[in-house]
Formats: sequence, C-alpha cells, structure tokens
Amino acid sequence: MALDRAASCCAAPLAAAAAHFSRAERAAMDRALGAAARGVRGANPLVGAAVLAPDGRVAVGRHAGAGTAHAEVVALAAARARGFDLSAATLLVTLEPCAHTGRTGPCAQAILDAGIRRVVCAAPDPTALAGGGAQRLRAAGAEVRTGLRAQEARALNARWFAARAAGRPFVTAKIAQSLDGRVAAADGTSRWITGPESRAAGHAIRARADAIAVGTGTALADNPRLSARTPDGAPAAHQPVPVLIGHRAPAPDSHLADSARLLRYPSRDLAAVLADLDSRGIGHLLVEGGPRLISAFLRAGLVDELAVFTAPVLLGAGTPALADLGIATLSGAQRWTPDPTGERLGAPERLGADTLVRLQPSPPDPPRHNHSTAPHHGED
Ligand SMILES: NC(=O)C1=CN([C@@H]2O[C@H](COP(=O)(O)OP(=O)(O)OC[C@H]3O[C@@H](n4cnc5c(N)ncnc54)[C@H](OP(=O)(O)O)[C@@H]3O)[C@@H](O)[C@H]2O)C=CC1
Ligand SMILES: Nc1c(N[C@@H]2O[C@H](COP(=O)(O)O)[C@@H](O)[C@H]2O)[nH]c(=O)[nH]c1=O
Repeated sequence: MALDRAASCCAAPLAAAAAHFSRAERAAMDRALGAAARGVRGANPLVGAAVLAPDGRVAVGRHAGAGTAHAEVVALAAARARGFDLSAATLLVTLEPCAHTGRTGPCAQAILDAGIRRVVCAAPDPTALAGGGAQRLRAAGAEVRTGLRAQEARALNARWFAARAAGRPFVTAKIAQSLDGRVAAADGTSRWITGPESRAAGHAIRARADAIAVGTGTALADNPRLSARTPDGAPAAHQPVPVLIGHRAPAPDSHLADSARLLRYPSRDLAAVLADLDSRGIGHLLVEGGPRLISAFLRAGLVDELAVFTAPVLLGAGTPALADLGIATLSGAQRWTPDPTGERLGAPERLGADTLVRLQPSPPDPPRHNHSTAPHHGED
C-alpha cells in the first residue's frame, strides 16, 4: 500500500519534470549521491543532500546513521555556515524528504523553515511513515522536481527499499572465518579466529544494529553475550536487543538466558521472526551466526548485506562458514558483489592481519532484448 501511494505521488511529476535540470543541478545531485554513498548501512537508507547557491557554490551533507541528523538538515547547516542565501538556493536530495517525526524532526518542515523554495529529489520515499515530503513541500508553495539521477538513487538503496516493502528489518549477516572458510576448529573452539581489529569492527556493527541474532547452536556452543563493547571491554552507548532463534532452550544461567531483553523465537520460520521484529521497531538486524542460521537466511534471500571477516588462519577441518544452500550446480550459485558504499567505497578493508569485505546480492541479470526498445527511465 505504501509503495503504491508513493509511486502514484511521484510517478507523474517524474515524467513531467524530465529534462528541466541545469548542469549545476546535475553536478550538485552527483555530489549529494557521492555523499550518500559514504554513509553506513542499517536501519536508515543512505541519503545525501546538496544546497546549490545561485552563485554556484554547493554545500553538501549526508545522513550518518540512525538517530543522527538527516542529510538535508546537515547540508542546510553547512550552507548557513557559509552564508548562502537560502531563499534563492536549490536543495537537491537523493531521497524525497521525510514528512514525519521519528528520532529527528520532519525534513520537509526543516527545509521550509530554512526558507528554501526550490527542491529537487532523486527518488521517492516508498515508506508509509516517512513518505509525503514532496506533497508537504508543494502544499506550502515550494517548487519540487523529482527524477534527477533517479536510477542511481534507487540503486543505492535497492536492498533497503526491498526490505521496507517486505515489512522486515534490513539484515546484515556477519561471518568471521579462517582463510579456508571455517568458523570453528574440529573440536568446536572458535575464540578467536579473527584478530582484535576485526572484532572491534564487529562490535561497531553490533553498536549500530537494533538487534543481534544467533541460532540455538551458537548459543549452546559459545554462551555468547551478544553485547556491543568497546575495545577495552566497556559497554557501547547503544546496545542491540539479543535475539535467539530455534526450538532448543538456552542453557540455564547462560548469558542469553539471564538477559531480561532477550527475544526468544522457538521457531525456524525466519519470515515470521522478521515480521515480529519489524513490529517491534527493529529496523536493522545483525545475524552473527552460526552457519546453519546464516545459511537459512541466505537460502531465503533474506540477507541484504554480508560482512565477511577473513583471518590468515588455516584450520583444515572444523565447521564450514556455511551449511547447505540448496545449490546443486554452478549456474545456481548465489552471486554477491562488493557494496560500493561506505568510507572505502567498496574496497576491502585491512584490519590488522585480517580482511573485511562488505558485499550485497548481485542484481539479477537484465532480461535479454533482441532490439534495444527498452524505455529509458533516466531524467533526460
Ligand atoms: N566465527 C563465527 O563467525 C561464528 C562461529 N560460530 C560457530 O558456529 C558453531 C555453531 O553453528 P551451528 O551449529 O550452525 O549453529 P546455529 O547458531 O546456526 O544454530 C543452528 C540452529 O538454528 C536454529 N534455526 C532457526 N531457524 C532455522 C532455520 N530456518 N534453519 C535452520 N536452523 C534454524 C535451529 O535450532 P533448533 O534445532 O533449536 O530448532 C538450528 O539447529 C559454533 O561452533 C560456533 O562457535 C557461530 C557464530 C559465528
Ligand atoms: N569466533 C569469532 C566470532 N564469533 C561470534 O562472537 C560471538 C561471541 O560474542 P560475545 O560473547 O558477545 O563476545 C560468538 O557466539 C559468535 O557469534 N566473532 C568474531 O568476530 N571473531 C571470531 O573469531
């Protein structure tokens, strides 16, 4: 329903507004997209904004993660700090400004309050909660054009949009493996395969996730705390909700059994688990393992981001990082591609002796056409 509403609100202006973007507006939107790409994935989409002054100067901002100021607000503050005349400026944003009050206020109102009269947004916001910003701006008399770099903006958040449309959290799966793809040695020992820098990066993901899930196999083997901690062991400011999935009960007196916040799902129905987490306001779920639970998520196409930490450690035997994915032949392989976002724009990260690769599902192959008659959805 939400998608229909947003699509109908923005589809017509998209077509009507085609080809009415100046070179300076295109360049400013590219800078907004570049800023968005350097954000962090999670409960919120990646969003960037740029304020284009009449003299051609550009002030850029991006959303730095859940709970922080939205991109428009950051860009407006940067423009104010540089003395831009906002009443004569154009705001370009990669996603339709929100119209709701969440952890921060509605951006559509912040834009109006700043005196901005002209807005260009790349992609509509398909979420029921946040959508409607373009309408609100127009109703207040602002000029709103949409569709500039729409494809790029949609591609940037394709998995996030898909998760929202399905009514489930954005799912990150984390694997900490040896060079030969094992997550535990033959005797079950697994602490630690990866080094301290990797583990600190893993805790940074925990600290921005709303919830962190393991299967009962991991709970029983590892007695994990599932807390987010700084490198010196202190608790991080934000703690994810621990989640346990599977029929078996955690051991009495284990960390998870003792946790008052534990959400326990004696189930293997991952879609139902995710729907319930969504209903509890969990926007970003980190699945830490183990292999059977992550593999079930992968088989169901429910992983939006894979964070794979690989240590230069050989085990030769032990627990493989993944269980059966139901793939019988190479043509059925799941293909993943580096996520070209974040501070390193998709480059692998060296963490001490380890390597971190962040991946997203490869988009399906485009349908083959005999003639190039596919309609062009670009802005010009
Ligand atoms: N290095 C690393 O990154 C990590 C390593 N590990 C290691 O992995 C090992 C444990 O792995 P593993 O045994 O695979 O444990 P898992 O944590 O994957 O738990 C498996 C259990 O998950 C439950 N489950 C819930 N939903 C599903 C589903 N849809 N499909 C299948 N199972 C589901 C089942 O529980 P039930 O039978 O109760 O219904 C199943 O037995 C340990 O040695 C641990 O140290 C674990 C995490 C991370
Ligand atoms: N072995 C292994 C990891 N294992 C993960 O960490 C969990 C323990 O969490 P906690 O009790 O909160 O410290 C464990 O159950 C498993 O999910 N993580 C890594 O970054 N590197 C590693 O080598």
